[in-house]
Amino acid sequence: MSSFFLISETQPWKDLKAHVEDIKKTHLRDLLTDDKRCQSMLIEFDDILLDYSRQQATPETIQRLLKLAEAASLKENINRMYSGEHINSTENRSVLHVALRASRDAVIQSDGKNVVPEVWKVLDKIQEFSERVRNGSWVGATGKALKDVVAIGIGGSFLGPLFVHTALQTDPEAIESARGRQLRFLANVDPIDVARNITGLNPETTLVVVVSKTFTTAETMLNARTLREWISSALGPSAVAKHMVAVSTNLTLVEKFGIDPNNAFAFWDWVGGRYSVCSAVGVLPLSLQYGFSVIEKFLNGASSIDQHFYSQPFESNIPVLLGLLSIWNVSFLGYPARAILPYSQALEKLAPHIQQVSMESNGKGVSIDGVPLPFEAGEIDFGEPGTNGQHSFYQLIHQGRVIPCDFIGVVKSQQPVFLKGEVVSNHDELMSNFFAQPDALAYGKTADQLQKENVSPHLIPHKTFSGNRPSLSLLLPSLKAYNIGQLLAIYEHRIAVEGFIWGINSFDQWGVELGKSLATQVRKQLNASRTKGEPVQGFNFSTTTMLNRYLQASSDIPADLPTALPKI
Ligand SMILES: O=P(O)(O)OC[C@H]1O[C@](O)(CO)[C@@H](O)[C@@H]1O
Repeated sequence: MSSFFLISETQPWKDLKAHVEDIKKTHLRDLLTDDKRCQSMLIEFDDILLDYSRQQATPETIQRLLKLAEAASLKENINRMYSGEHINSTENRSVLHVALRASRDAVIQSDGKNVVPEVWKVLDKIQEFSERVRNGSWVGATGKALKDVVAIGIGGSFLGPLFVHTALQTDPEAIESARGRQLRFLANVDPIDVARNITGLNPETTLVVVVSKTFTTAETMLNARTLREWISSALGPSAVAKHMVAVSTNLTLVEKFGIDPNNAFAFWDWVGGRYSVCSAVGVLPLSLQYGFSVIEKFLNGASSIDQHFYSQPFESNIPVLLGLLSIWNVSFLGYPARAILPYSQALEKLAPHIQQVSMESNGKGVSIDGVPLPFEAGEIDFGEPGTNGQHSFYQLIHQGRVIPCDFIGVVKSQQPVFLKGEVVSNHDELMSNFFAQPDALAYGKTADQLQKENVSPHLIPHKTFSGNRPSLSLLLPSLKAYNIGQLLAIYEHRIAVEGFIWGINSFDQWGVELGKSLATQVRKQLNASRTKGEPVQGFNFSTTTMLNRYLQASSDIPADLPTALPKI
């Protein structure tokens, strides 16, 4: 035993390793004949139904996973998170995104202080400000109402809000409250993203929200300076005060940038970037677009799952079970990826958001104590809405690699369509696929079945499906703001569970730093070469060659060009 705790050295981990062989002997097709087993794998909470009977698992597997949770002190870790302990030890911070959606009277402590009143102070400020903008009492520099919003931010300051916005865009209540308004997101430092986002917008009627936890992120700050230029070149520098606001933990830098601190919306160190959608990061732009009352419902949905996660026994705790099953798939069955497959176009940005939440949180190589992990942590997340994915990468999922799938379905469509004379409604058509795919993956199709169908012998190997491919299904009652909040929190907590079991710090992201600092070196070189003709130096042969090619091929662009903004 090493002096540091490693979950892989515990008896429950070894017992699960030993259990793999038993499970591999059993095909899902057989497991699915046991109704009692299947019944025990159905969990219902707050109108959400989880069915994990198509996992390569038996009740015995679940018992062993629960023992693993005990060995990893999962309950204690959840309690430590909710009680504001500095579980993000490498940054010496609490992890309290649950406080962002707690009710006004809740008490959640960080460093001996109840943070809930501060949270509500900012929420109240957002409500007040967004109402003034929406009802036209806050106007732009030329006296016009601000009907369009561009939110500038990247990573956690972008993906979560984009996910929620995309999901709400087709919800009838949200549509009604967003009438006449637009919300756009500028994330990439690529000037093409600037062009796309300002096209068709008038600075006179646009509000820019700069969203950055640190207010130092290179991409966001350059984009913020670009849109500041867009506003001031059209309306004069004083217009910035009326047309730019900020969301940040760093209010000093906000002020330095030229944004009135009264128009800054704070959040706190104890909110990780990728867990910040329920802070002003998401709540401000989304309230500007949809009104605070809609977004409050989204927060309530997340809060409902927070309470479930905190208090429900693990056997019927949705995020805990999902996290444990992921551990089973990744660390024991050896399936490193997970496909997120929502059968709802409104959820098209769920997978990109969860990609960051999961891969930035759990893509780690050392334990929380800094000990190299003797197993791989993290999982590779990707996904697309069904049925689009079916016509793209499902081939690999059915007959190539085994990729555990999350199927997410919705009972009531946001936008139902019924056509007279069609066998089913359009949503039923979509959902037919949602119900069919998990069984296709689980059962497969045998050579025997194909022979009985008189398939030519040479095609039988090509048409055979091995089956035994795990998935789980989550059925949501509808896709209102509340349900979107529930879904978000389920994934956030599931990912935390995985990190707690693997014994890693899911709340830091040192892996993004190296690339950032090398980019700084390149930026300096590009400037020195373009402005002073300095030769490329200090890079390896490959980078030097590429940089020289880039500089030579673009040498017709003078270094001291006047300010130019996109023209499309
Ligand atoms: O909100 P900020 O400070 O601009 O950071 C943006 C993103 O950059 C990262 O630090 C690294 O990609 C993310 O964790 C974060 O969400």
